[in-house]
Amino acid sequence: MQKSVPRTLINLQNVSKNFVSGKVSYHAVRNANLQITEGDMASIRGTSGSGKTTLLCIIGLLESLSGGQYDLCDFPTTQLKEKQLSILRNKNIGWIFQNFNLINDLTVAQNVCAPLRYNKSLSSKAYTALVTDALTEVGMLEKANAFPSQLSGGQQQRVAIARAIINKPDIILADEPTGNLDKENSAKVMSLLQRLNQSGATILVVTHDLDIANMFPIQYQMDDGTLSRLHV
Ligand SMILES: Nc1ncnc2c1ncn2[C@@H]1O[C@H](COP(=O)(O)OP(=O)(O)OP(=O)(O)O)[C@@H](O)[C@H]1O
Repeated sequence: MQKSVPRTLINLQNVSKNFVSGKVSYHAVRNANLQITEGDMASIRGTSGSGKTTLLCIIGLLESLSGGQYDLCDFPTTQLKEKQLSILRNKNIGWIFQNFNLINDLTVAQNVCAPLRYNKSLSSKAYTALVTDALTEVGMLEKANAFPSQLSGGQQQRVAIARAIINKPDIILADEPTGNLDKENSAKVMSLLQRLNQSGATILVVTHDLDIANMFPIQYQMDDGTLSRLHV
């Protein structure tokens, strides 16, 4: 039987981003080319200000691009309207941030189910099952009714990962996911990401931490807005 070709989920062709402030224009991303296929696990390293977050925000549809072409899951994003972009963003992308971005006055379970709010067709039983599965996956079910302030940083990041995976998105994007964690919790988050990747998740992480970046089978470097692949 013929093996199916993995789908290209992220396809950037000559993507650039200029920030314009008055008469000054700053090229944060210069002609970036990047193809990420289903099941990839990739890191992008780079010094502070090299353009990593800007690039990740373009990929996550949080930032528009100034030039080039970006197809996400075969959708030509530059041709889509804001409403279509927000559906694509919600359905296809799970985000993990350095500072967790949990809402302090919601419980763990309420935070985790936030991405489900657009899915009106879910029964309450299915809703509860998804929250339970996501929290079980990251080992945080017993804290379902706790508030973020009652959790350690490592636990908060695991809750944020549960929120990122609850919709079963095609891609998980993480911006410095271990940036606020000690060595032990960083290792836990990395092994959780590796386990998710082994069960099929496609993961793209930006980090300035070389020890973390080196753990990925696919590695890129950002240098003053220019993206290049490292052959490891
Ligand atoms: N909204 C904005 N307006 C103007 N310039 C911006 C804006 N966002 C980012 N920049 C500039 O673009 C460049 C790249 O920023 P970016 O945040 O992508 O870098 P980074 O590699 O993620 O850095 P860090 O690791 O410090 O977060 C920086 O020089 C930054 O000042």
